[in-house]
Amino acid sequence: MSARRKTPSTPSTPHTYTEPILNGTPTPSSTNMRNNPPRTPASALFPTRLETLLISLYPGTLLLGSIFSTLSPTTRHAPYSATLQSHPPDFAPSYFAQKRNIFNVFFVKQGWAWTTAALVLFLLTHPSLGPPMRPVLTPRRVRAVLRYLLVTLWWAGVTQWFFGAPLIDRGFLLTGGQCELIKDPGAREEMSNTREYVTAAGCKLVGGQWKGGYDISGHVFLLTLGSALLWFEILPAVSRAEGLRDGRRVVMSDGKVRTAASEAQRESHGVEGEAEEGPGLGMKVALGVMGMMWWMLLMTAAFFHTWFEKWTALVVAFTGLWAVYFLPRAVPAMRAIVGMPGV
Ligand SMILES: CCCCCCCCCCCCCCCC(=O)SCCNC(=O)CCNC(=O)[C@H](O)C(C)(C)COP(=O)(O)O
Ligand SMILES: Nc1ncnc2c1ncn2[C@@H]1O[C@H](COP(=O)(O)O)[C@@H](OP(=O)(O)O)[C@H]1O
Repeated sequence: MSARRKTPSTPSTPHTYTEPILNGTPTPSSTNMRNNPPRTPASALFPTRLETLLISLYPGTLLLGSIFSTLSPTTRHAPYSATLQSHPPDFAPSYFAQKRNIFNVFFVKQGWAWTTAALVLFLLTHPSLGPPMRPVLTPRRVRAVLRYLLVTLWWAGVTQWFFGAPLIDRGFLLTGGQCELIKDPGAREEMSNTREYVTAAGCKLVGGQWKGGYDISGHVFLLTLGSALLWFEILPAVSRAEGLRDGRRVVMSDGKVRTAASEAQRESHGVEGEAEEGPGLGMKVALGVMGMMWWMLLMTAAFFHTWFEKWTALVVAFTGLWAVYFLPRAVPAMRAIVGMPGV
């Protein structure tokens, strides 16, 4: 994926948007076919080298945070509360180890709103998706919104609501956790009622302690899901601007494996126009949001939750991302609906 290639010098018409034909007759360039010999259909499901590098940033960050918390004497010696899933506030070894730190309250706790805003701005401003700053519904924008909505469903199901309690809370209850009402003596006497508080949010609202179960990290889940969604959406634009080859493979309806580039007919102005115009506001904001998310992921890795709770959250986030960003590469019918970024 990372092999650099001089972009072909096609005549360009600045700000003229032409939608490529999706699933139409492929027009593979001879260069692409030479550089990317067809492989087995399964190879369409593998990430490219650049994607592998990006994906490995996530386990790498969790590892870095764990190494830091093990090596730092202040963090290692600070008491840890499994119920709070953090160091008690009086013993927090850093500003970022406090739940009430401003980045947690205004950024992570509203993390899906930030992801949504960054994506919408990117979709509205980047010339590869449609006429910049004009709310025209081009097929590329519509498909990007569809992918976003699918990932949003996954975020909502895991953290907010899944026909009742969200999946994280259901997992917690299934593994023996419950809401212990410690602050209200009257309610404590009726412990059978405590089972009624089946969500972490509801439990905390009535002054209870959400205790005893296996609680995957909502922060690791959200920060991974949100930032990787933004990565996958903007990556084709970044690699085009950098003149990188698109090594993604797709299975065509006849079962043959081709490069994603062969499925996309480039927009008339796309390649050179984007490179000349630079990243643009939407991409800069998305990169800023992703940078913040990376930092907060590192802080969560260093100061919160157990090792296992963080790694499972990573797996749950990537399960949803894989279904939306990788599975369609091997399933033409799915790709015809949700498409692929940049195609
Ligand atoms: C031409 C361009 C067209 C663009 C069209 C755009 C279409 C947009 C569709 C709109 C869909 C609406 C979805 C809105 C989603 C939100 O933004 S919801 C509000 C924000 N809420 C959050 O961000 C909450 C995030 N927080 C959490 O998930 C949890 O708090 C946590 C971080 C997981 C942690 O949980 P705790 O247990 O509290 O620690
Ligand atoms: N990077 C971070 N900064 C501050 N607080 C964090 C954090 N990561 C996790 N937490 C806090 O740790 C608890 C468990 O988080 P999660 O399960 O979402 O990963 C949550 O506490 P509260 O629920 O009391 O706010 C959350 O706010």
